[in-house]
Amino acid sequence: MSGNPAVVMRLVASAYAVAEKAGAIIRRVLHSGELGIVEKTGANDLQTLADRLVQQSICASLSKSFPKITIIGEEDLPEEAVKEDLIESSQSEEILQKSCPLEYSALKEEEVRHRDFRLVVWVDPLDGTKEYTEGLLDHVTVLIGIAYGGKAIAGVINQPFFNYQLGTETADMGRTLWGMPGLGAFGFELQEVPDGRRIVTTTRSHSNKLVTDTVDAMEPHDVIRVGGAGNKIVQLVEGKASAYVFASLGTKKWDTCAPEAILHAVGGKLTDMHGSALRYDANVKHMNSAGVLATLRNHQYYTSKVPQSVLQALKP
Ligand SMILES: Nc1ncnc2c1ncn2[C@@H]1O[C@H](COP(=O)(O)O)[C@@H](O)[C@H]1OP(=O)(O)O
Ligand SMILES: [Mg+2]
Ligand SMILES: [Mg+2]
Ligand SMILES: [Mg+2]
Repeated sequence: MSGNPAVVMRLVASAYAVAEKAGAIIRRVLHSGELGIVEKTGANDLQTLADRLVQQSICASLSKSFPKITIIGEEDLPEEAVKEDLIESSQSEEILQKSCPLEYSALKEEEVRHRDFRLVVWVDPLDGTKEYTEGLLDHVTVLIGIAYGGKAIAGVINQPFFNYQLGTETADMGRTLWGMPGLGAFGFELQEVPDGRRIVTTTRSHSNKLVTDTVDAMEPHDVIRVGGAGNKIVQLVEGKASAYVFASLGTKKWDTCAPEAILHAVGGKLTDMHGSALRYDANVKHMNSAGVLATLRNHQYYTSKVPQSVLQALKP
């Protein structure tokens, strides 16, 4: 299979390699002590030097290898030449060796038949920026989601500070998870919350009354408040939480594309609060205005508990 891998597998293999580089950049900026924090819309909407460098690294690296692909990143950056040392050209050999799910094996870099049918890469260079600036390092992820025909078809998540409590910078610091519905999910061990227990994970820095009312309506046995959309999906697939509930606008397509692909790859589900699928076409509105509801199992239970008032307040 490695002789001539499908475009989408080469793209995922490149995304994996550049996500690992991204993790190294995020650690390096932290250790430099100069975070270069800028407020975007307010104190809970920040950008750091790491967000900027990583977005440059991911977007420039992928567009160098795949010049025709549409890449959409979170940060608005001035057009400028990207330093050579930010470019990653390698690909994950392990991913190149995998067989591409049949339905995606003929995808081209640029689909000419119909402009809605093209590959789109959604990039969140640093998810959990607020937490990064506060030293809550294990909340931070790098998210690279790949969409086709409006659906999330592959996702890569790097956790730059996985295992950081172990101490010094070692080869064990950080890890990368990836997945593709129809192929599987890799880089972690799938675990589930014990049957019958409802553990809800939700925002710690972007809460409001709709968010807390909805969490309460789920009748959880326990509630976890952590930063990052990527981080919360990792909790779902590692048996730390049963549902990610965020009944508010605030997350955008780059926050959910990669997480959704990995969650779907293991049989989970990510929708808005109405239970409707999110779309990831290149021209879609960025904001997830109707919130995010993600589960590994029993999605129906959680959608059925969303209060009517919340459904009315959150329109797609
Ligand atoms: N009100 C908001 N303003 C800006 N970003 C938000 C907002 N709400 C959510 N996000 C983004 O969605 C992620 C998940 O939300 P939360 O951490 O509150 O659960 C955040 O880490 C942030 O991504 P980012 O850190 O990439 O800007
Ligand atoms: Mg942000
Ligand atoms: Mg984000
Ligand atoms: Mg971000």
